[in-house]
Amino acid sequence: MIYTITLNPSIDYVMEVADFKEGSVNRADRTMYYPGGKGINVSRVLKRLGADTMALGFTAGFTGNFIKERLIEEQVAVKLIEVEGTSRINVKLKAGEETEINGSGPIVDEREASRLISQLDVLQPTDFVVIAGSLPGTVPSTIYQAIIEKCKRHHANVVIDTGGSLLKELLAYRPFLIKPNHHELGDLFGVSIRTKEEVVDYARRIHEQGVQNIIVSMAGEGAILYSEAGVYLAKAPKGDVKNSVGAGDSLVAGFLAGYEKYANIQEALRYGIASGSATAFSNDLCQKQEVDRLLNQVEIEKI
Ligand SMILES: Nc1ncnc2c1ncn2[C@@H]1O[C@H](COP(=O)(O)OP(=O)(O)O)[C@@H](O)[C@H]1O
Ligand SMILES: O=P(O)(O)OC[C@H]1O[C@](O)(COP(=O)(O)O)[C@@H](O)[C@@H]1O
Repeated sequence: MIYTITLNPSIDYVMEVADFKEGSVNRADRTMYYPGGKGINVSRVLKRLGADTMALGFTAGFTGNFIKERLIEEQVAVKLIEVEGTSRINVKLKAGEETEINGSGPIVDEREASRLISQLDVLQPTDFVVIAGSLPGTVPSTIYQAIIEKCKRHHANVVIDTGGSLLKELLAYRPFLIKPNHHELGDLFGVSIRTKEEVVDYARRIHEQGVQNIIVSMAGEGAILYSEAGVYLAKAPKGDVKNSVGAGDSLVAGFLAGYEKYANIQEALRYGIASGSATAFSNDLCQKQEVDRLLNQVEIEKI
């Protein structure tokens, strides 16, 4: 089973505005709502790819109800804990470039945080736990440590998809997988990363700290996987890009679904890249048919 934990789910409110003018009244040409947040995206894609998944996390208020309802409609298994306040609405403005404004999120108290950690008592050594996204402002960052310690006690595999200082603090737990993009990788070292050689060099340093697999995503350039089995460059397929929100989450989902299916890191990477790109070429997250269509367009080389 692949569990995902989204402490701060969202409604992703996508607004397409052809001719956006800052400081004026703008009218959207098209608006769309999706249940979002990194772990929730991972679970939605896993379900579409036919993998067993369960979404955990906190939801609140009318926005939380929307998130739950949509997940249930999509037959994604959920055990979301209801908390006080309102789940956030993250605005994704598509006006030529993509601009994102992510909200702060509801109030989570210690009792609710402990409830979530207790849900992990069922973990088995074959399970994966994807810990993804930012924390609601009211939650201490130590909750991630507590979650990882519980996973470790049950010998479950930990996947971390978050950025900033939080990611830096969590590397010491030697997770199974992290997936920074090349900007987030640079942030870990206080540098800007511009070349693939630099990606490999900084990924190696993280691998030396004990992280088993590091996938550094590079949007349309694909991704580099640094792992015990080798270092691989996967080139992304070309296509008509409609939406890059959730592309990173789809890469994580595809990689894990592929890893469970093929038990082979290179095939898992192929499945991950096809899933990330299929999302980039869709309005919402990818569907399996598009992922399957792109699989043989992913070029992988050992470097
Ligand atoms: N413009 C694009 N063309 C093709 N594939 C893309 C594009 N943008 C993203 N992807 C796919 O999605 C994956 C993750 O994208 P990226 O933008 O790096 O992640 P994040 O959303 O975490 O920043 C890439 O490795 C690639 O497979
Ligand atoms: O928790 P954070 O870091 O604010 O990110 C939340 C946002 O990230 C997303 O999960 C998309 O993430 P990616 O584009 O990195 O895959 C959105 O659905 C959501 O609005």
